[in-house]
Amino acid sequence: MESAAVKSEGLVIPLIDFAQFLKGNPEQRKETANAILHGFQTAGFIYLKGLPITSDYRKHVFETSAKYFRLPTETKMSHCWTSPEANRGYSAPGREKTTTLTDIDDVKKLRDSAPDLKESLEIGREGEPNHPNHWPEEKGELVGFKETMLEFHNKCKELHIEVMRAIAVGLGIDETWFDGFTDIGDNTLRLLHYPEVKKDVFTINPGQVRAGAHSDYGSITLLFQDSRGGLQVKSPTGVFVDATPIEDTCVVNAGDLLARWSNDNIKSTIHRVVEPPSSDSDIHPARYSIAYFCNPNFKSYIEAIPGTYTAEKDRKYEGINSGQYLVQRLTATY
Ligand SMILES: O=C(O)CCC(=O)C(=O)O
Ligand SMILES: [Fe+2]
Repeated sequence: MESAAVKSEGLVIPLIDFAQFLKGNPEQRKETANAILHGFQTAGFIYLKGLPITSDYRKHVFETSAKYFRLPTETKMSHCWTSPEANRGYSAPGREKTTTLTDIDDVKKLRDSAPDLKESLEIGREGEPNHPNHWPEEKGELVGFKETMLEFHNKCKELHIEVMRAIAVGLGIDETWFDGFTDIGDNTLRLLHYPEVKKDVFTINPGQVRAGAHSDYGSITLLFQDSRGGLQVKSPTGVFVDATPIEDTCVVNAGDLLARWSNDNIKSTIHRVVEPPSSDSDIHPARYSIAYFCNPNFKSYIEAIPGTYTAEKDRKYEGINSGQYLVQRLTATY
């Protein structure tokens, strides 16, 4: 039931049939949960297939995203990203620099020399009274945009709940242990567009990438990519390895807060987006992806999950508030 989606340089990313967890018998559920946890403990990344998201539905969401990015720049700038606390709205190319650096001045220098070649729209939990979403006006091609994205947000929220249940089963704690951390859905749906780009952009500036090397911040990220390629994951030998797109799968990676929460039992692995494997033309076509960044409820206090340490002295980290942690991390990259 399990095979490797990626196997290179000591990095093995398993491809796991999630239907075996969602609909399987108790043994299949346990076996699948173990494979998921093992993937997060070793690679920090897994590929899931057998998801309750059909291929037609996924195509519809990607098409709706592409329509959004076709809007004129001024229109997109009218609902732009404003603050780490809100973390909602449009970011133009060059706005965010994903990086492993945390010093604000260092990030600025890097952004100026090699800005990320991407634009994005962040959609947070709808109905958060202090931070309304920044929706584009619904007219022309964009009629139905909000409904599509909110429905997708919700489906991904359910998937987050189920993946965390699988992790709980893998860890041998109560299956519902994380439910009180995932029920609010303080998650961010990020539509990403990497515009087409001339190949020589990457040769003229060897530091140029589509999205810089970074780890994600929250619990897990559900990443839906198109068929272009370019996503790479850092292997134990330090080499970036292609995480090649596989149709109808979702790449799931653990974030820094889950690594911390699990007392480093689970890994949050560095990844980036570079130019896709070579094609004949001198232009790399556009790439679209959709990342759903999951977080424990912003109000929750995050301290080592039971079973991830034996004695008190083995706890590596202080407890921390989930929402504050995220704001701290976002402040460094925008
Ligand atoms: O576009 C992708 O495939 C990856 C994006 C990503 O890693 C991120 O936005 O955190
Ligand atoms: Fe990422």
